[in-house]
Amino acid sequence: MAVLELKNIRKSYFLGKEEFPVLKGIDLEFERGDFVSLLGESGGGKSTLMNIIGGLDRKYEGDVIVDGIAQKTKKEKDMDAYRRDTIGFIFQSFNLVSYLSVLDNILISLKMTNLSDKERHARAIELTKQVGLYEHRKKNPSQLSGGQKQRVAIARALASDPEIILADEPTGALDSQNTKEVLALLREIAQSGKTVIVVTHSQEVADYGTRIIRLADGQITGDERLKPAYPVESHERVQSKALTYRDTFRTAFKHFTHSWKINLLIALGTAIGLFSVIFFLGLGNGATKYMNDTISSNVNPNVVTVFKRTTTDNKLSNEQALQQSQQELGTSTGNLDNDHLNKLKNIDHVKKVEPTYSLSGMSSLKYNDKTKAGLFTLDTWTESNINDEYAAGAKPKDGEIALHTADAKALNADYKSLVGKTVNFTFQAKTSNGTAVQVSKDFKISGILKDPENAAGSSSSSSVIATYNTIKASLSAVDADTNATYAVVTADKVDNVKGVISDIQALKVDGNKAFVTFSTTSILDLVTNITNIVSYVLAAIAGISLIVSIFMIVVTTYMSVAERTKEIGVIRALGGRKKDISRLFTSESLILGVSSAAIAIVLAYAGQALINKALESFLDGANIVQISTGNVIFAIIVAILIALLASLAPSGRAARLNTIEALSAE
Ligand SMILES: Nc1ncnc2c1ncn2[C@@H]1O[C@H](COP(=O)(O)OP(=O)(O)OP(=O)(O)O)[C@@H](O)[C@H]1O
Repeated sequence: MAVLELKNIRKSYFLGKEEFPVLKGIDLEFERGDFVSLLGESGGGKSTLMNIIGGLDRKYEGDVIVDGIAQKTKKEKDMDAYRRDTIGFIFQSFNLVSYLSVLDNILISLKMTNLSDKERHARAIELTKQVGLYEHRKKNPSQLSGGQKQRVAIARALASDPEIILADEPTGALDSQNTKEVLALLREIAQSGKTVIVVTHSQEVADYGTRIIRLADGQITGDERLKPAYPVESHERVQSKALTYRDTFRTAFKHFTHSWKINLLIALGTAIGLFSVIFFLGLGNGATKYMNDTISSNVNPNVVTVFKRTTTDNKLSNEQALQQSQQELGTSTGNLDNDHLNKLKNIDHVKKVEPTYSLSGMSSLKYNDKTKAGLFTLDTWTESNINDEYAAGAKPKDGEIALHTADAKALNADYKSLVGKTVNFTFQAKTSNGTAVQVSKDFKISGILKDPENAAGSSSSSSVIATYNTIKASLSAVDADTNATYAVVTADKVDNVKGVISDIQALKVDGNKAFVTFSTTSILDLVTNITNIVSYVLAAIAGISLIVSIFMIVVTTYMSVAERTKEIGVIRALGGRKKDISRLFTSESLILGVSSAAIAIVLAYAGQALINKALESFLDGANIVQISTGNVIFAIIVAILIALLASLAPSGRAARLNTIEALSAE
């Protein structure tokens, strides 16, 4: 059976409405092992016929029947498979891919076979030997002579072991010596059982074959057999398969690294926008953490101060109710009794409930002959005092008090020496029915607290700190009200503080909400929100430069498509699908996008190190830029998304290119 049959092939080109018939009813049959020359004058329609046979042109009338199957009935993807499987193209102008070596040019076709990487390599080496180019296998096309280039093209056409080799003027650009060598190779191919169809103007070339078909003015004018077709020995053929994404990606990577200098510059330009986004997000993280740490180092973030809610209006917000409670602070109605304290202890995630006294009033401290009198507050030492700093001594134990530096100085110039000494402290308390009573007692001084920096020199009231037990015992001794002024509740973890607060605010006694709270969490939240907003706004402004990045990738990919038009034609002619072409350019954009993300990440970390170092002493060693893994992942995802977006139009255009036009691109 004939390997290829042409039945009444007709083809016209149209210029506007005007029809130019090029093929006017071609009927031919081709045998295996035949070396057929299609001889004719220029413009006779030889190339048009070759494109039809090769499956590059499907707009014709009549039938091309290959191995008994009419090509017209096939879908586009089957035509791609047909070109991979059955056809090997050899062009007059070689159409080698300039940035690939001899071996890699041959491998383009081998990538569309189901051979393993190792087998492909071995076959490519074998083919270089067959066409006499083994020594030149690592050269690029620009380092080869015309004859050598054509031999590479022959090896590439043979790589996927096709049944039919279509050679369009294969010797047109060669001198007579190279012509002979190429023709000898083509004859060997025919002798191996393949059908070789060569288009030529030259009688000398035609005489080399086994059969000459003359074509003039779109019609067969002669069909002459010079020799019988070569005998065909069956052999196991290489199986073809579609390009895998992995192989397409590798090709894209090769092209990217081929012009790495220019691509690096483009990636650098694209990276600027991404860098700014990562950097500002990192700055946001650092600033938030810095402010939170600064606030938390002055106050214990795990604690919540709880007051009795004195209003019976359940609708008032915590803040409104807090104002009212504070007005009744220290009165018997505002104090917390044991029932209240027990309720607080039963809340989930509450580690500790410390009943607290805060008694304000005219008081006096006496040491030897020195007295410090005035408005004093007697406060209870609680978990909220753990960050207090002492100039001398330590926090008070039961029976002891701690003084502030200013008060201690009033008693003794050498105030630190007061630690361990006994002073008399007289202060005011109230009985449960509101009558004032005076407490006067001796206490040992446990330590001298540093005065808060901002209060230095200010006329803030004096304060004394003692344990709850110390104050309670003093109050009991004079029958004063011993209910706590308020309570300090400590949560087990910072993360649970919010939950504890809402549980406390919701607790009811006799149908009324029983507590109001005050905590630093709300301040921390506010600070975090503000710094987050600022950093997001800055990152969004930086994000505008990403639009520039998108345009850079679009332009680069379009340039790459223009530069590689011929390569697109070659891949399509060898059986590459439209989607392989589009993947090729999408991959290249992706490589560019990911490279720029990598550059941006390196720059951002370098910027982070630089800025943190520069501001180290100013910020007490805190790192103001803190890029998180999340920021980095975000940048990589953004880079991938912009690369995909930017590659849409150019890769789509590349995939839609007409193969015949792409092959004839200059
Ligand atoms: N895309 C096209 N649009 C319009 N006319 C075309 C197109 N391609 C080819 N032709 C015309 O069809 C005719 C046949 O062209 P074809 O390239 O098949 O001839 P050929 O025999 O291969 O010539 P040559 O030996 O010079 O390559 C020519 O007149 C050419 O101008």
